[in-house]
Amino acid sequence: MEGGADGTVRVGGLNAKPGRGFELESDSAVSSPVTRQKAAAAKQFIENHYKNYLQGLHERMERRREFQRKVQEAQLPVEEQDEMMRSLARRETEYMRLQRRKIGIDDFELLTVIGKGAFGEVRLCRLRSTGEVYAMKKLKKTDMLSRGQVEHVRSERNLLAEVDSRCIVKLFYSFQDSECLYLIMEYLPGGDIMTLLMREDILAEDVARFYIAESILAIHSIHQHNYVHRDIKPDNLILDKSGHLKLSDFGLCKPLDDKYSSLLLEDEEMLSQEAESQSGKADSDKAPWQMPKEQLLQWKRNRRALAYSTVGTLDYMAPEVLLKKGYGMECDWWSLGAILYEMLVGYPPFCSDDPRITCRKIINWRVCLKFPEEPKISDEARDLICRLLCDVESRLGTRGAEEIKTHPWFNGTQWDKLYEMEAAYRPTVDGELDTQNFEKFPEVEGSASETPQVGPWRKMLTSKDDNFIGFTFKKSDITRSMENTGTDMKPNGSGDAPSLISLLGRINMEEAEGGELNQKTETNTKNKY
Ligand SMILES: Nc1ncnc2c1ncn2[C@@H]1O[C@H](COP(=O)(O)OP(=O)(O)OP(=O)(O)O)[C@@H](O)[C@H]1O
Repeated sequence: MEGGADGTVRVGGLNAKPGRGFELESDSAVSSPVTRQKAAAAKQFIENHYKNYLQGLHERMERRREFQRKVQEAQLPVEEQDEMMRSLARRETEYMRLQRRKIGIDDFELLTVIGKGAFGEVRLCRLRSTGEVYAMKKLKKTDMLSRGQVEHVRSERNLLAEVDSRCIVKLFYSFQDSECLYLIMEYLPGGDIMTLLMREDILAEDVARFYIAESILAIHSIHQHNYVHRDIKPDNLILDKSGHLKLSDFGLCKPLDDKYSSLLLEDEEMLSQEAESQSGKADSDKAPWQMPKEQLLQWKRNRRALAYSTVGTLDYMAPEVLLKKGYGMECDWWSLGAILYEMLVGYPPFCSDDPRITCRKIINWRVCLKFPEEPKISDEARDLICRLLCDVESRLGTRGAEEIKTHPWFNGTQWDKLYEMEAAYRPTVDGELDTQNFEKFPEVEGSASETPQVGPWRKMLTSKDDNFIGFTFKKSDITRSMENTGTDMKPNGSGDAPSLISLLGRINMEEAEGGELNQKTETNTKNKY
């Protein structure tokens, strides 16, 4: 460590200036990209550490003051008041101890598999220390590396850690061992919209409006953080226990799979010509309901398998994404248009049992987007679909989400109250471990107890891990603001003392692991590398 005349303190590749946090030295002074990455992660870590430390201190003092006030208001005997204050102090200490502890796969009991995706599985799990239930997404590092997904996984982790929105699935922890990356998210037991659509076939317009409206809020919230999802599809729209929708799976949105890329490349010239002449091939401009029944059934059968495969479905991808023409946030609004169509018609607008034909249809959307006689859909719904499934320049949403929200199909939608309202449909959920709204997956022998092959994960930093520097994250959302806990303190008909005791109990529970977040909860994040 060296000191400078301007008060700068140098540690490795970092400069700390009084009052300005750490800054990285110029690129030339820091040799390799890996070193720069490590230095950037160290900078982030140190800054977060001190930010969290000061915030934690402030919160603890606030909590103490508020608690003291309430204890005094309750007019309990002095000894009891003292004992309660001591109890709070003990729990604060215990909480801080838990916060310092690093978390890893061994801290979780692995339960039912609830989802499979292109890169790994999602399963229910329970944090051993608290019994809290979460969804754990496990991703194989080798798959990520071999398929060039490192940036994508990083952006998923960053987005989840950064965006604290009720429309986005919450991330509590992320960590890694030598083989896998793990995202520990809130468990949404209502199932995904793909499963709902497979069960229901079509939705009433009011029901579809509810899901589409909540999806708009979710997509808008990630756009506000400058993220493009690019792979919005019914599988990524998941319902919580009250039936409200949250968006998941960020950044892992696959780029066109190599297989499809080559298919597209083979046909690229032809595709462009087709797009220009606006005439599809005879077999590729058939609308879903014009396809032979067997072909449609085949599509349905493939749909779920496709969701679990490394290939994924193209049905909801915007033409500019498929053509790799350069795309922006508008591509997510196209996907939403395709989902709305599927909700009302029963199939995505360009579906086919052959992915090449799906590609063609999407690129030739001008001739291929058609509406059946049955089921009937309202003129407003049809208009909205057409204004989402169209050229970027004329697509609603290109100039902001407000354009979509003010479309006549949404007349009467109370955008500000959506998440407080009763949901369009309340899923059946019997208990916190209930997985009835998910597909059943056969348990692969030994996978539930799979543990890292070598040594404790925390100590390992193999050369491969350089690729995943900065992945580890812990959300410490301890402090529901006293405003919230204060509601518990109000006389509840059974006297004040029990409420005080329940507050103590609550602090204990919440602090043990950083209980459920809500909008008012102050959060802070800790990055470790
Ligand atoms: N937090 C969660 N709560 C409940 N279920 C979830 C959660 N996250 C994911 N799932 C389930 O797991 C499925 C697969 O998850 P996800 O799409 O994130 O995986 P993936 O490997 O990224 O898939 P892909 O990239 O192919 O879309 C989802 O469709 C959903 O059914």
